[in-house]
Amino acid sequence: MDADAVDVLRRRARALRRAIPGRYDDLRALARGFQLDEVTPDALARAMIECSRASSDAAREIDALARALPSEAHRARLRRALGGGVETTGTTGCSSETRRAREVKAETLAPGLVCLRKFMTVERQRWLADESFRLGESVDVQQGFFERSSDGAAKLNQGSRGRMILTPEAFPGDALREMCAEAVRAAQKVDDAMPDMNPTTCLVNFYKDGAEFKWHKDSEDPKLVKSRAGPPIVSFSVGMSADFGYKYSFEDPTHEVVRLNSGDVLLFGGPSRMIVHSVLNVHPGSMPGHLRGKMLNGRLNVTVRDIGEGVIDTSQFPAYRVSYDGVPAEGNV
Ligand SMILES: O=C(O)CCC(=O)C(=O)O
Ligand SMILES: [Fe+2]
Repeated sequence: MDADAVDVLRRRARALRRAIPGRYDDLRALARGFQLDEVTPDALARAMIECSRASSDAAREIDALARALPSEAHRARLRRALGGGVETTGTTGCSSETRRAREVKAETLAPGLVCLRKFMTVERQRWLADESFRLGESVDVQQGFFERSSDGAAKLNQGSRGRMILTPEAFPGDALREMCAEAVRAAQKVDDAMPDMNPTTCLVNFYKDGAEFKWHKDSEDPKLVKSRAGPPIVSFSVGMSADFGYKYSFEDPTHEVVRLNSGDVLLFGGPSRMIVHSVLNVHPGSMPGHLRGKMLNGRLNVTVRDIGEGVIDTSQFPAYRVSYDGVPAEGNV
């Protein structure tokens, strides 16, 4: 490396130290460890994303750090974990999307089953990603996406998927409740069969590309299993696109598929509350530019639920176990 290049690196390192004074040493140690293959790309990416939230200067310097790693193989692994670089623009100011009217399209797929296309603005998608990863990215919080494997490395708590079970209050302010209420209102405009709901619970899933979710019903409340009037599950998707399969009985050999893209909201309630559903695949390469470097490369799904009088057994986390009147419900996944 020539003297000028070394000088540039030194200046950038100083700028990074100024931008994240409290975290610089940690981040540098992780970046070193990553280059020695002692730290996973996800662990470094998580720390970079967290530090880049500090300011646009921090985001710019961290992006430069990612590009400056000497080995192309390491740069490529880190890019994959980040879904691209760390975004340096758009952390402040108004995106073009908030200036122009958004085109939200409501698709009624069946009575009680509605997909609201591009319902979430870019800002809301980033907010949901930020808050979900703030809650879920540390390995050492019990209710996060990650757990430690026997060798001490972080891994998603459900294999290629990580899950958190939260209440809507875990998200700051009333934003999630408001988004939910707005989504229900929008769905009710196009579908008379869509009931009201009162958010009590959120299940947050993070999928790496290629991850799946097996066929299941969200059947926590035994009273609803036979009813055709249950409050909707309101499901927010952010990040990579996925194919969501659904059908009305486990025995049906055929199924329908709806592609869920970043910003879409799917509601299933009333006659469709008990659909049998599955995440069939998460499409590699479909990470939208506005989320690159804002969350780990993958797909985030937040289902907001109304589980009525159900009580969640938090000691079973990350398994989702709900009881009604002291009796554990069947078929929770
Ligand atoms: O990720 C999705 O779109 C669906 C998640 C789901 O089915 C669940 O959390 O029960
Ligand atoms: Fe589900």
